Amino acid sequence: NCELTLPGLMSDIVDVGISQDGIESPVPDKISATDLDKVELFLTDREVSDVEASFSAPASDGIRTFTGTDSDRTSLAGPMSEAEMLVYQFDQGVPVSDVADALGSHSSAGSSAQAQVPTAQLEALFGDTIDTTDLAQLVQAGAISREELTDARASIVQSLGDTGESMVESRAIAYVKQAYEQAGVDLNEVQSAYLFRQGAEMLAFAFFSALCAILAAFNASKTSAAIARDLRHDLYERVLDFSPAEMNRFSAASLITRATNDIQQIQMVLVMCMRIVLFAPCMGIGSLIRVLSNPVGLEPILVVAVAAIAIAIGVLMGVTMPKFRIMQKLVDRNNLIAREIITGIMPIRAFGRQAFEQERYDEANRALTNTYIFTNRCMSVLMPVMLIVMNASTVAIVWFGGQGVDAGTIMVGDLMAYINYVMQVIMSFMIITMISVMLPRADVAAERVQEVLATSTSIADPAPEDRVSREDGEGWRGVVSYNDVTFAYPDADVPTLEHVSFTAEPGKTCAIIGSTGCGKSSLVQLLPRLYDVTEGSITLDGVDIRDIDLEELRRQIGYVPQKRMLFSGTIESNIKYADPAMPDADMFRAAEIAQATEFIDAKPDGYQSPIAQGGSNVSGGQNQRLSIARAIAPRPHVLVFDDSFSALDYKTDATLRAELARRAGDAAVIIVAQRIATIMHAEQIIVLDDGRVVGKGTHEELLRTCPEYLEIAKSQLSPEELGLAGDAAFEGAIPEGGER
Ligand SMILES: Nc1ncnc2c1ncn2[C@@H]1O[C@H](COP(=O)(O)OP(=O)(O)OP(=O)(O)O)[C@@H](O)[C@H]1O
Repeated sequence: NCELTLPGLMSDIVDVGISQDGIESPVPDKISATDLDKVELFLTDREVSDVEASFSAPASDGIRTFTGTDSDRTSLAGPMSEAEMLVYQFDQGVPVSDVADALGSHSSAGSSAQAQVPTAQLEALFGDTIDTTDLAQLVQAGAISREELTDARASIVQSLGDTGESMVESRAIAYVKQAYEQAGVDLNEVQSAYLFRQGAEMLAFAFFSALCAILAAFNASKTSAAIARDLRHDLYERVLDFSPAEMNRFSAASLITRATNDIQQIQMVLVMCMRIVLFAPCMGIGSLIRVLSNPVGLEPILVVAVAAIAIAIGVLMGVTMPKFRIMQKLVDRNNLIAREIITGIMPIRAFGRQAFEQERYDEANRALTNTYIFTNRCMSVLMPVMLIVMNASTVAIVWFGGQGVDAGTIMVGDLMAYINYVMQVIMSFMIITMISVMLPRADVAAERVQEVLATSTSIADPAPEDRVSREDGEGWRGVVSYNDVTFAYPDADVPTLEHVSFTAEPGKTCAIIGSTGCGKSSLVQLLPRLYDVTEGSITLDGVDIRDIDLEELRRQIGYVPQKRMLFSGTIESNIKYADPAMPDADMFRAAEIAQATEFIDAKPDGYQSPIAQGGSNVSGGQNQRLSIARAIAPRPHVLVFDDSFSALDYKTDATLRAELARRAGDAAVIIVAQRIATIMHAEQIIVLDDGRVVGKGTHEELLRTCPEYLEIAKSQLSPEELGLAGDAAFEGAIPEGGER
């Protein structure tokens, strides 16, 4: 409302402050008694008594002061301005014939014939023209009655037609100016006082509206930032629950784009909405009401301008909307390729594929850039079109409005205010439509974020009624049983594992071996429920793992994944990852079992040595040992090592396993390995081939019963090492001399 008031105030400053020398009302504050008497000549008896009641008695210098209220001033303004116009006119002298006509035209409408004053008689008395003093004499002499004069006033005003109001006002003000001079009022002071008052009011409104704008901006930024923060929080909360299936579905790059770029789009549009979209319609409607409430006959210009903008924006939206929709997908692709190149920088260099990768990224980058450039070019066309429409409307308003000013139907200040209001209407319309061009992109972003938020993980906690908890009661022992487990990856046509059954017992080691890609990792991933079995079941101490609370289940399992992953922090924070509050003794014990103490102690900061993101500042073997220590530290009942000894030398591998057997003896240990030497002493070895169990038993048993195992064994160890030297049944069956 402040903003909308400003053009009105500016119009007042021009019309009243400058054109009318700051004289606001035709009812003067001070007037000489003589001048007021002249005005009263043209007032009805009632109006005269109202005027008399509102002005003080003449002072010693003959000046009368307005003592009435604001409402008196308002009710007197109409009749007094008409009377003042006539006095002003008569003060200049009016041709006798005109006076006779005015009085005559009126008397024919019903007054007494005797009251008519012949022109000749008047000319004889006053010459060619009559002024106010002459008129007063005529009234005093009874030649003209006051009633005739007031009736004449009405018919004169009526005859002025459309231009009447502004003409009456300007003449009345001119008269009041004269009267002020007569009364000795300093006109400069009146004008300055008015200008200062209006100026101060304008300043106050401008200041208040600036304050509101600042507050609105502050509030909008704060609210939208808070909404974005909450969205990011919810998104990450959701993603942390995701199983690998959901992670694969979205891809890490896309999830990062969704959490950053997409949410940023939403935040940006929210700020716009709160600051502009809500504000623009109010301004637009407010300005429209002011334009329509003070029609000056220029409204068709507004209609044409708005229609032109609507057409321009309609065309633009049609062209850019589809591009905005694909923009986010291109951002995703860009991030995906960039991420792949950055994480794979080593092999890229090693294979000298920089040029190829550069080209691959450039291609994605070009596609995104071209879309940006296209949409931005389209949007940049909008601005000049808007400016042309706005300027053309201004020219049209000034052109046609100027004619109105010339004809006296429009005041200059009003025209200026009108231009301002029309600009506001056009601007509001423009802003709303421009925002609506941005909305599709934010809409796509919101959809993408919503897609993540609406995706619930396929690995869910059991229903409360099915839940089995033993942590606080008898405790878990760690007997793991796979019962006829079949598993297929989501969207895969054939199962990766089929009918797998075995049991791993506490205090014993169960090893899983098989060729590459036979499903070993898939098998152990089912235990901490990274995926759920497709058929069959896995039990822990006889309880289906799907009936155990996920957190409780995972607390019982120390899992060392095949893909090494340390977190940025220190060695201590990584080993204590499961429970930062665990005693140091547990950390030392875990590090000792994992054969990590030697290299940790060699570091100047020991356990406080920093670990870079992903463990990139430690060697592969050190990384693996820390990952093993991390799994052992919370003393789980089941330990799962997925190919976790591959980066260790034979000696460390053997010591580690011996230590594990000695000090973590009560846990069930499941080891996935490629090396026979790592697992040959296990109590039970499961041989997998193409997702099926093809052998189960000890090393010795399998050598005799399982050709697949024998093949792997012979490919890695010599018959002597395998204890088969001289065993005719095996010699020659399979080529000798496995590599180590
Ligand atoms: N996320 C996945 N989605 C679909 N198929 C997968 C997925 N991960 C693995 N596979 C497929 O499942 C099969 C078994 O993979 P798995 O990683 O379990 O083998 P592995 O025996 O552990 O191999 P390696 O010894 O080389 O680690 C492979 O053929 C692989 O292509």
